[in-house]
Amino acid sequence: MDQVCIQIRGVCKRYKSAQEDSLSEVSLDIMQSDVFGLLGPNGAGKTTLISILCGIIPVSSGDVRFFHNGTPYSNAERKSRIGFVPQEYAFYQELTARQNLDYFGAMYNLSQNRLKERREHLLEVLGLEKAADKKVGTFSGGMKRRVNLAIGIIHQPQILFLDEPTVGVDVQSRNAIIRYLQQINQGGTTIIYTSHHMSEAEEFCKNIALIDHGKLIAAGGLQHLKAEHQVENLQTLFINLTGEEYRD
Ligand SMILES: Nc1ncnc2c1ncn2[C@@H]1O[C@H](COP(=O)(O)OP(=O)(O)OP(=O)(O)O)[C@@H](O)[C@H]1O
Repeated sequence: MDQVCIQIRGVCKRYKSAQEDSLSEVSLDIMQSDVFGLLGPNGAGKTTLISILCGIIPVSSGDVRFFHNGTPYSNAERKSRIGFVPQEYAFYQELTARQNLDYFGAMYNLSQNRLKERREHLLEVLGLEKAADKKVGTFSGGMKRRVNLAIGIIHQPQILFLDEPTVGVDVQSRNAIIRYLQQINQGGTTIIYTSHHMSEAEEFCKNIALIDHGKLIAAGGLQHLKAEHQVENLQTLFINLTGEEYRD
């Protein structure tokens, strides 16, 4: 049976000095083992919501609760159970890929054996083995994205948040990243991801939420939403619900 893993209720966020809410009364359930797409135009509030869910910034009001197999757990426990792959590169350019993974693995208190096992596994499956001892600053964009991903999952989180994990990469790296994410999802990892690539999101996500101007405007199963709005693809659904005008 499907179990809720994140329950979001009435979440509002207004940044200090901001005149408007960046999130307004957002309520959502995210199910365990889902691939959940958080979609919306520029400035919609996607990064803000992910940052709240990862505990990086606080809510202004509202409530977020986490569960595993139906049992709630505390915010303190969240750190070891979730992984976060941010939009910006989160590694040290001057360190090698192997050194970066060692550094971030140590931050999660992985034992030496476990860290070595995870590090070598990720270097291999993400095609970074040959360059593992080169400084990450010298890597291509696609390789840097794959290092960013490896760091976010070094501790094998139950829930993985990814903020535009394939931005600026070539088709080969994009495929490698998506294939690997599908693989870990099949192993039970819940994936919550943002993207502006509608065709990628359509292929990848089971459920989606569409946010615009900080408000939830649609949520549910992708196939169900397409049928409900009588559209053939996610891009048309997105344009129909968010409009054509620029978001500056
Ligand atoms: N630290 C901050 N202080 C003030 N306002 C902020 C801050 N961070 C984001 N905002 C504002 O909150 C709103 C939502 O921004 P957010 O980055 O969450 O959107 P997004 O959907 O992730 O956009 P994008 O697709 O461009 O990454 C925007 O209006 C943005 O300007």
